[in-house]
Amino acid sequence: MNRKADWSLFHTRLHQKLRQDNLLPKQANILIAVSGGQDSLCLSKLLLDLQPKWQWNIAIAHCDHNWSTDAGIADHVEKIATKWLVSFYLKQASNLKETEAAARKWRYQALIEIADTHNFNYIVTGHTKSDRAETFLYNLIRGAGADGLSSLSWQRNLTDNIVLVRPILDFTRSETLEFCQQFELPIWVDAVNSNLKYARNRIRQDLIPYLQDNFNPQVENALVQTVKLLRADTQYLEAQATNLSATIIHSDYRQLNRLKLQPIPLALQRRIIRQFLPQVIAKQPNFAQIEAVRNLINAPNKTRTSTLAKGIAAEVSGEWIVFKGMRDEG
Ligand SMILES: Nc1ncnc2c1ncn2[C@@H]1O[C@H](COP(=O)(O)OP(=O)(O)OP(=O)(O)O)[C@@H](O)[C@H]1O
Repeated sequence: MNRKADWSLFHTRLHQKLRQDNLLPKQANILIAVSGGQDSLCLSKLLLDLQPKWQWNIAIAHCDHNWSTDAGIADHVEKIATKWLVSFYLKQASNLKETEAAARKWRYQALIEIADTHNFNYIVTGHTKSDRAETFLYNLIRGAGADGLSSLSWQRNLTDNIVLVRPILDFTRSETLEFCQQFELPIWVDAVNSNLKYARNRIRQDLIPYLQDNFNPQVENALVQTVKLLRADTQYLEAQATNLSATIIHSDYRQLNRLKLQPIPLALQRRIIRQFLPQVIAKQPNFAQIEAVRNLINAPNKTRTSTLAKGIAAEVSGEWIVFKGMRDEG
């Protein structure tokens, strides 16, 4: 690959974004997750062209689900990496369930394993503004709260040592396509992406174009603007909830103080309960579980709910909501 390639407007935009937010520091060890599609190819070329300026150590990783629809992709990505003189790492799944959620979970595990083994501190993906808008709609339809709606951030920690970064989160999918065409990048057209059995694909191919045609041609930008507004609000509320939790959660982590919960706003009550419940039920609580506990805040003494999880109950005892049946209860 011609590493001295001229920068386009896309290169300059990304360079400025990275400089402004320090997303990928100079000399960082970066593993690019490449699916073979237009977004991750666009991302790879951009980062490789910017590499001399930033002195990064870059490699490419591909995760092969080993589904029949994936045949040929891994070879295709490997050939591109070889042509670009970039190290290539491959993980292959065996008997992976054919669902989006299972695939995503496995991919992140696989990428972390590669990064751990070869000392990469940064895993980067080609998520775009279009993904952000689609994720927003997907979560909205499923009834997510503000936190779920504002997911897909610029970066988040995957482990203590590995950060996930999404450097092209403000490029739209039409821009990544334009970039790939301009630089003649060999995009792999994944059959799975056009399978309307998957909700995400229906959102991408049916719902967003419908909204663009009938409501707002800039709907992706509008949705992402909402994501940004919600994100700032949720970060503030979450921090407030964490501060208040310290006085509401008993030091034995089995009781919540009702008297202190009563006067605070509903939004914070729900957040405090949501932050607390994973310690009781060992997983993220759903809306019904949070509400079951919240209903105890003003309930008569001895009121009890057993709907939290098998064998786990919460009961009002004076000023406390007491949780019973937890595994390591002494
Ligand atoms: N098979 C793969 N191998 C390596 N990287 C991949 C693979 N599939 C996806 N990725 C990475 O993830 C990015 C997003 O891909 P895609 O939108 O298909 O996944 P997703 O499941 O919606 O993502 P997310 O994990 O956040 O929900 C791609 O741009 C690429 O960087």
